[in-house]
Amino acid sequence: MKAHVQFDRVSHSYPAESGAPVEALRDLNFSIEQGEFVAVLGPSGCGKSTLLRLLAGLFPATSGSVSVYDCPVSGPQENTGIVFQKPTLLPWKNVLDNVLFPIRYKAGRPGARDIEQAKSLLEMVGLADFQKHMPDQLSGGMQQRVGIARALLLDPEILIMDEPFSALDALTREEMGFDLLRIWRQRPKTVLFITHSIAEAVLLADRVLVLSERPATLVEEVAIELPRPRSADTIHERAFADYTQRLRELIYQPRLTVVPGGKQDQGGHHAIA
Ligand SMILES: Nc1ncnc2c1ncn2[C@@H]1O[C@H](COP(=O)(O)OP(=O)(O)OP(=O)(O)O)[C@@H](O)[C@H]1O
Repeated sequence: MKAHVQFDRVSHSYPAESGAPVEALRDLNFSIEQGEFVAVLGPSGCGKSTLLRLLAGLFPATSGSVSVYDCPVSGPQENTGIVFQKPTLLPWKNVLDNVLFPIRYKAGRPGARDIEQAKSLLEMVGLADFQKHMPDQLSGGMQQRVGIARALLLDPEILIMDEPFSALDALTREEMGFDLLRIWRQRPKTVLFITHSIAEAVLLADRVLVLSERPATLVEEVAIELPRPRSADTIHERAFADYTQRLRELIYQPRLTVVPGGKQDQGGHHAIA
């Protein structure tokens, strides 16, 4: 069976205004199956968002290929929805119109079916009574729910999420994680979820890709074989603690880096929750 998403020897460098280019990703190889929930965990600034932007088709990789069902990604695609760290809602549009934005952008005027779809998504994310509210009347968590509903409007096959809950307080963040699992059950998607939180990655994902410091290479892929549906009880299971410990070790292990002249140097630690 073809992988849904395939990264094949993907490297990416950004040109620098002066000096050497910034190498963000180096030789990344991994695939994601249809309907799989994959979390990406790595130190700050290692290249996680770069990886996401390549899958979103925002720019091409310097080398290697990113493909969806064997078709190279060559630009933004309708079959991919994105949820950003900040909800990026239009402040002058109400909640319903914000959810309908992708239709307005694509086709101009939403039809009755689009409006029904947007309303049903708002119901699913718990905002049925807030359709006419303006974004500044919503809490951060509610705004992020609008962002999720908007990302699902065109019924994408792939959902890319870039640290979507990192700006929220701890309680809301946990609640949003459980809500996301419920939404994912109701509308199964292939998910690529970027996070700094080990616990969040273990709770949500089928598999966690652990990246090294920049330039990001794949340190290890860890399959999370906790039964689903997962709930607050999952967090108290022994296996949950074992997975978080394992990932912590992978992230914090001192790395050996080859330095010019053949000497070896110990890598440092990184800030990760
Ligand atoms: N447009 C750009 N031009 C030049 N360098 C960039 C650009 N975007 C990102 N970078 C650099 O590439 C590296 C990887 O950035 P990226 O945003 O992918 O990391 P990240 O892991 O998502 O970071 P964080 O965890 O802080 O969100 C960083 O050193 C960053 O400064």
